[in-house]
Amino acid sequence: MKFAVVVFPGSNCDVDMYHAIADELGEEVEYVWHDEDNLDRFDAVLLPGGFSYGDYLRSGAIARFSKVMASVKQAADAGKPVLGVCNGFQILLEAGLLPGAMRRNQGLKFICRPVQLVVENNGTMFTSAYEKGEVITIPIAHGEGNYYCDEQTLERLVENKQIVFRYHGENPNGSLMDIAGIVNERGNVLGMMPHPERAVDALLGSADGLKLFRSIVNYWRETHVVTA
Ligand SMILES: NC(=O)CC[C@H](N)C(=O)O
Repeated sequence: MKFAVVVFPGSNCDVDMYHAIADELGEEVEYVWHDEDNLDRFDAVLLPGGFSYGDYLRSGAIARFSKVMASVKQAADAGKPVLGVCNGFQILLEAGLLPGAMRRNQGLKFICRPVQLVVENNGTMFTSAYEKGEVITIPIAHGEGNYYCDEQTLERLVENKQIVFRYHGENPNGSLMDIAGIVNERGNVLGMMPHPERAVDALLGSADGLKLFRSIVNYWRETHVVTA
């Protein structure tokens, strides 16, 4: 299985994402610069965290106009797994690939520390390796993680089980319904504020993020690898 890690000017979690896939998962991965116009050779697309275009205007507001985003949309439309972490999530929201918007953290401070999450939906291609209701530890590092959407959108998110991760115990940023990560209706585009790529080895304080990447690979093998 081959992953793309999209790099924008200002991305800063691209190397961690690459490391998670290449060294911890042992799958193929390639960096893709933001002006790339074809992602057909990849089976999954990863949008890493960072400060794309310096977070000018709003986080992700400029990156969503990058040339590569047309191909990210194509990959999403083709049903390929598309994962946006932190700034990647913000870009997916700005691009309209996920519903809702991100506001500044309630306390107006950048917060960088491990948090606990509950796996609300383990029926997605990103979360099948988790138990439903499993509490996991994954670090956050953001200034704009206060997820917001209108009431109708929230109802739809709940009805369709699109809320995948919620903060557990304490909500660090004031997000609606403690939302930490959501999928699109089809279930192949996941955006999340916490950083699973920073939790792939016990030495980092947690290996809970690894199951997310394993889930993607398991999904891909189940749907693409024919065994005799
Ligand atoms: N780690 C990140 O991706 C940070 C995202 C964005 N720059 C913010 O502060 O909200």
